[in-house]
Amino acid sequence: MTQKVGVIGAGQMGHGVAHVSAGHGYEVTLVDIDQDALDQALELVRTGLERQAVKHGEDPASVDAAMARITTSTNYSSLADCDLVIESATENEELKRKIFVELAEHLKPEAWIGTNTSSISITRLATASDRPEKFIGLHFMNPVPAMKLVEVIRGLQTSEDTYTQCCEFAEILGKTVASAEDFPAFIVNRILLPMINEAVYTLYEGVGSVTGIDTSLKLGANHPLGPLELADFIGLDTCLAIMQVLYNDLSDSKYRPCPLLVKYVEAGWLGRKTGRGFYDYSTDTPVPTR
Ligand SMILES: CC(=O)CC(=O)SCCNC(=O)CCNC(=O)[C@H](O)C(C)(C)COP(=O)(O)OP(=O)(O)OC[C@H]1O[C@@H](n2cnc3c(N)ncnc32)[C@H](O)[C@@H]1OP(=O)(O)O
Ligand SMILES: NC(=O)C1=CN([C@@H]2O[C@H](COP(=O)(O)OP(=O)(O)OC[C@H]3O[C@@H](n4cnc5c(N)ncnc54)[C@H](OP(=O)(O)O)[C@@H]3O)[C@@H](O)[C@H]2O)C=CC1
Repeated sequence: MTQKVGVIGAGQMGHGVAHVSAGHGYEVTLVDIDQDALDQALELVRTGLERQAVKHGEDPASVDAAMARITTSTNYSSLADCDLVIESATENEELKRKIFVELAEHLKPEAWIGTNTSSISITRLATASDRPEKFIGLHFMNPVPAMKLVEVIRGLQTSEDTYTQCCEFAEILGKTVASAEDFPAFIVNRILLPMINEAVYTLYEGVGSVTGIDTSLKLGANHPLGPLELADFIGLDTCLAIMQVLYNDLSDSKYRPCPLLVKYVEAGWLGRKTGRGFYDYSTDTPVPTR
C-alpha cells in the first residue's frame, strides 16, 4: 500500500505529480539535480493548489497542509522510505537508465518504480532497474491536475501485484486508468504526436501559418489547443524525442520527425518552458513566430 511517494524530476510533469499526490494526502519527496528547479516547482504547486482551493471553496489552510507534505532534495538517498517512486526526468533513455541504476542502492526492496516516460519501452527501461517485476509505466498527462487519464503500461517483467497497486494509486488520485501494451509511445502519443509532427510539416511546407494551423484545428475540429500551441506546451524537445522513438523503434519512415521541429530544438526554442517555440512568450499574449 502506497503511503509515501517519491518523484524524480521537478519539471512540468514532476511538479504536477507532486501536486496531485500531496493534494490527495500522500507524503511526497521531490528530487531534481537542480535546486532552482525544485524551488520553482514548489511555487508552481502552491499556485496550482491555491487556484483549486479558490475554485472549489476549500479552506486555504488545506493548501498549507498539502505543501507541508512535500519535501525536496537533490539526492536520491532521500527516497529511501518511499513506497512508490515516479521517475519524471527528461525524455532520454540513457539518462533514465542511469537514474534507475543509481536508485538501486537507495530504495527499500519492496518499493515500486513507475516511469512517466512518454514513449520509451518499459520492458527495456526495466532492465536497468534492480527490480524489473516492480517496474511499470505510469504515464500522466499534462497538466497533471487537470487531465483525467493515466496510461498504465506493463513491461514484460511487470508483476500482477505491481500493476494492481499502481492502478489503485492512480485511481486514488482521481484518475481514470487506460491500460496500454508496451509498444512505442503507447496509445495517446502513438496518435497525438504524429498529428503534431504533421502540423509542423504543414507549417514547414507553407500550407498554413502558425495561426492558420492552430485556428483550423481549434475551430474546425474542436481541439482545446491548436497542435502547435500544444507542441509548445508539451515541450518541443519532448515532442522530438517521442517522434525519434516512434521512428527508430517502429522502423517506419512515416514517423520521420519534421526537419523544422529538429531545427527548433537545435536552436533551443523548446516552447513555453524556454519562452519561445512556435510562439514567442515574452509578452502577455503569445505571438506566432511564422
Ligand atoms: C506528451 C505526453 O506524453 C502526453 C500529454 O500529456 S499530451 C498533452 C495532453 N494535454 C492536453 O491536450 C491539454 C489541452 N488543454 C486543455 O484541454 C485545456 O487547456 C485545460 C483542460 C488544460 C485547461 O482548460 P481551462 O479552460 O483553462 O480549464 P479550467 O476550467 O480553467 O481548469 C480545469 C482544471 O485544470 C486545472 N488547470 C488548468 N490549467 C492548469 C495548468 N496549467 N496547470 C495545472 N492545473 C491546471 C485547474 O486548476 C482546474 O482544476 P480543477 O478542475 O481541480 O478545479
Ligand atoms: N511534457 C509533457 O507534456 C509530458 C511529458 N511526459 C514525460 O515526463 C517526463 C518529464 O517531462 P517534462 O516534465 O515535460 O520535462 P521537463 O524538461 O519539464 O523536466 C524534466 C526535469 O528533469 C530534470 N532532470 C534531468 N535529469 C535528472 C536527473 N538525473 N535526476 C533528477 N532530475 C533530472 C530536469 O532538470 P534540468 O532542466 O536541469 O535538466 C528537469 O527539471 C519525460 O519522460 C516526458 O516524456 C509525460 C507526459 C506529458
